Amino acid sequence: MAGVAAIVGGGVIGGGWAARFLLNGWDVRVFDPDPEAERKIGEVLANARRSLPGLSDAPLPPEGRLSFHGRLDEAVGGAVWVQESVPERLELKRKVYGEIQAACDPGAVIGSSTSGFRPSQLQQGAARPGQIVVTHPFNPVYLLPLVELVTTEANDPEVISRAKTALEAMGMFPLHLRREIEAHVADRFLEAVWREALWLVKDGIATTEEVDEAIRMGFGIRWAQMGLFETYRVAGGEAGMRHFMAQFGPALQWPWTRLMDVPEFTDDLVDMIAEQSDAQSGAYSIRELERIRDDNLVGMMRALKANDWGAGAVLNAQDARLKAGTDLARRIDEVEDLSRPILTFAQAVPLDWTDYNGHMTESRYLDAFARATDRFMELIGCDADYIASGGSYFTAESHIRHLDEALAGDRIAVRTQMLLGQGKKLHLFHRMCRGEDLIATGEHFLLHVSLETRRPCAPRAEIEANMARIARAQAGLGYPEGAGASIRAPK
Ligand SMILES: NC(=O)C1=CN([C@@H]2O[C@H](COP(=O)(O)OP(=O)(O)OC[C@H]3O[C@@H](n4cnc5c(N)ncnc54)[C@H](O)[C@@H]3O)[C@@H](O)[C@H]2O)C=CC1
Ligand SMILES: C[N+](C)(C)CC(=O)CC(=O)[O-]
Repeated sequence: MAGVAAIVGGGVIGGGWAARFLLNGWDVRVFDPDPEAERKIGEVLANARRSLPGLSDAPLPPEGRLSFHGRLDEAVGGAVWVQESVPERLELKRKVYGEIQAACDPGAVIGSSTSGFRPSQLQQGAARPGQIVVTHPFNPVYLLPLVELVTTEANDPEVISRAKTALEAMGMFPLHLRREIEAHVADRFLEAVWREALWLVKDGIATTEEVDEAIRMGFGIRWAQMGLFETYRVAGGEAGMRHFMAQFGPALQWPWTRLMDVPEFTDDLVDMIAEQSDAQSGAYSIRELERIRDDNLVGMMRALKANDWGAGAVLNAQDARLKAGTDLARRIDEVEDLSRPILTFAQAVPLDWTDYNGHMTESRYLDAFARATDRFMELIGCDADYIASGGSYFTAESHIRHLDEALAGDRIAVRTQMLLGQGKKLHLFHRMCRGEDLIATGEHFLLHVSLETRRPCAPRAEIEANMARIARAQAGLGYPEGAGASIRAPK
């Protein structure tokens, strides 16, 4: 459901939103009076391009167009979504809504990134309060799925439903709060943890680095996959949640936390924290830290995808939506033109497919070609049901040629020509392209086998028939350059 999104305020969060919309096919118009906004968003976008597209095992839609506007009305006019991410000051936000509503479409969704204001506070005094909702994202907005969607009675259910649909279509997870509250849900935890951490540093119990180790070596990883309650349920052992509460409930009354007691931000405290933070992380620039963060997040989220769990399940649901909208066929009858090499693989290069040379590592070429082969097998009828019934293909020989590099985020596609498909023999030639550029070829010889005897045997008649159909259709393609080659001795 991509359209035009206007980004009002293009700082840390507005820049992240711009990347999320753009990479999901929306045209994005930015309004931000900061003369540096274009440079900053360009840098955020470069990081997003190398990390987001490869999170998906299906191709994202083509990137939208990005434009910068010197006037707010120019940016928001005709937009179907306006995302406000100006600094966290209520009067400023209300003034900006006045300007937005004077120029935007009355049907557009106006989402606010506010970390703490309730939507009713933002709607107060607005020309059309029902148009404004809170859509509170998490940094980096282009990678993390959570968006807290906070609404009021003034919001039409149709506006809420449109907001949810648009966010989901961009791979996000809108958590619609039951009712409004300052700082929504997630930031209430973050504030408590932040307050506690400040005391620990101020009182000399731990340095900024030690606080971070206490999180990232333990419960931080645990929270990323099960959250709080499910984690504690497991921690209760076989007796579960009730036992956990009986055992650790009393500790809540003990002085384990400073809660609302906030340390005063004296110059000494600010200096101490800033100096410790410099010593801990000052060797890296912010952009370098962002890339380290993104690499780690992508690795963790792809692991969650493999388990179809938590944030990984959200990503898999988006992949399924994306795949439904692509021209990757699952059945031979769905292939648009059988006489041309068949599209068998399409996605962007994930960050964790790259290596110390800064490009897609060699084992991933085989991975991509193997997936293309799997898709081809499915097309001729060797699908999961067929394999469960005892027949499949084993690869007997492979030859990969690397012709050019692919970098993280590059969109690659594999098209497959069948060189031979007869009896138990299947000989495939895959071409991998980035756009129009041929970057690798993969040639594979497979044998149909019985999974019971583990010996070669003829496939079922329908597979033979499908292979014959492709052989007839592709007869005019000719023998591809590079096929049947071996590694030549250097001249
Ligand atoms: N930084 C964070 O971790 C998160 C921030 N938020 C929320 O996002 C909002 C923005 O925060 P950040 O991006 O961190 O701030 P920021 O300071 O990085 O960016 C704010 C941007 O707004 C621009 N701006 C100021 N007045 C403007 C106006 N009248 N019209 C258009 N643009 C204007 C500034 O030039 C600046 O580029 C806040 O409401 C904040 O609570 C939400 C989630 C996380
Ligand atoms: C610090 N913060 C309150 C602005 C944080 C957020 O609102 C969400 C986040 O990304 O942590």
